[in-house]
Amino acid sequence: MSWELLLWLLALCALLALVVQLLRFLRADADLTLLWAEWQGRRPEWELTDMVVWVTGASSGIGEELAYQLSKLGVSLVLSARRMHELERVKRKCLENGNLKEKDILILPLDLTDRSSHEMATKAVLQEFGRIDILVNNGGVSQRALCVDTSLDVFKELIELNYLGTVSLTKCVLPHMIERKQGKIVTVNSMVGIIAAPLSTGYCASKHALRGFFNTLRSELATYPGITISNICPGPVQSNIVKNALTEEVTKPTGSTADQSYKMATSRCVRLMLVAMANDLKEVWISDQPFLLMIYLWQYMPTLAWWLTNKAAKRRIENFKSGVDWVHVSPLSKHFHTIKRCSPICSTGSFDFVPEGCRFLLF
Ligand SMILES: NC(=O)c1ccc[n+]([C@@H]2O[C@H](COP(=O)([O-])OP(=O)(O)OC[C@H]3O[C@@H](n4cnc5c(N)ncnc54)[C@H](O)[C@@H]3O)[C@@H](O)[C@H]2O)c1
Repeated sequence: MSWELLLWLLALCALLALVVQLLRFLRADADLTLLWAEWQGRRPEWELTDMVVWVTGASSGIGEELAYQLSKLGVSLVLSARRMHELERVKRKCLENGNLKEKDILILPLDLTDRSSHEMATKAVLQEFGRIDILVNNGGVSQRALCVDTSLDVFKELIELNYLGTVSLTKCVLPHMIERKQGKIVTVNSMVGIIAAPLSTGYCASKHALRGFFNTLRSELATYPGITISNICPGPVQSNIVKNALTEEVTKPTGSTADQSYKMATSRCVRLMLVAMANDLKEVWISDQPFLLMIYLWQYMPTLAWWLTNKAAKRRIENFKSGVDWVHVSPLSKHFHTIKRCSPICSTGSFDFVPEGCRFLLF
């Protein structure tokens, strides 16, 4: 074979690898570090078994699914939220479908805004299980309202619940982790803890505040390498978040029955969260496209990100005023769904379609 032909073949391979990489990225549903950890890193099944895990906001959505997936790993579970009967329902399902016994699950009603109760709640967990290995700060509410129409009470509520409630509980658990020199503090932040999202000024602010808090706390804990802090930043995920979102007034419900089909499945988001926990990743982005791409743009090409955000914001506010909850009508989003359907080589984060010898091309 002549040198020229060999060079052409190599160039073709490189081009093919590039196209595969691009397709793969366009259908990626998490940042590349997390996908790598899912592929090559530590498995939740090896790392999280036997741990004592405290999940807030466990009565619905992401927290509920987390309880189900954790119960299959054989952890000891503490389920917290405000509604006792909902927690009982989640516990029953964990016992039916998981590997846990009655004694492995503690139901602990908790209101994140009632900060004076957090110390007692922490003592109750320690009394029951003797330790807390993982605290998952998941409980929270979102917002759907224009800033100009929103009462200051709504901003106060979002900060009290999403930010101060989470900080308060973390501060109660932290001395115990410091004493043991180990533990994981996992916080369900959001992609809007990084980027801007219209109609959610108060929610975005609370999540940005959490990101600043936990990044700084991590630096303060540098002398305790056994204590890890993970910020989980999901994009849209199927849950009750929009239904429960605050509006212009604290007492006014959204009344939204928004279409959730364009959002990421809760089970996939939670699986990736478990991978992040097992691998002690500092910050992870979990989202379908085009939202994942937006986070990358915000991080690496902010000028372009601002231009796109402003264009999308106009459309989103128009949609909101006509009673439609955002992006599933966006042409860009539809485009990405088409790419996803048409790229089997990059299927579901696995490499089933790629011959063993060619896998090096993908990373
Ligand atoms: N679903 C999404 O699209 C999405 C995206 C990014 C981030 N998140 C974050 O994920 C977390 C979970 O939300 P979700 O999507 O499962 O929504 P959800 O509404 O289904 O669940 C929220 C949970 O928080 C609990 N909660 C609310 N107020 C509370 C309080 N005062 N005290 C204690 N618990 C309280 C609720 O009872 C519920 O269990 C939130 O922090 C949210 O900000 C969600």
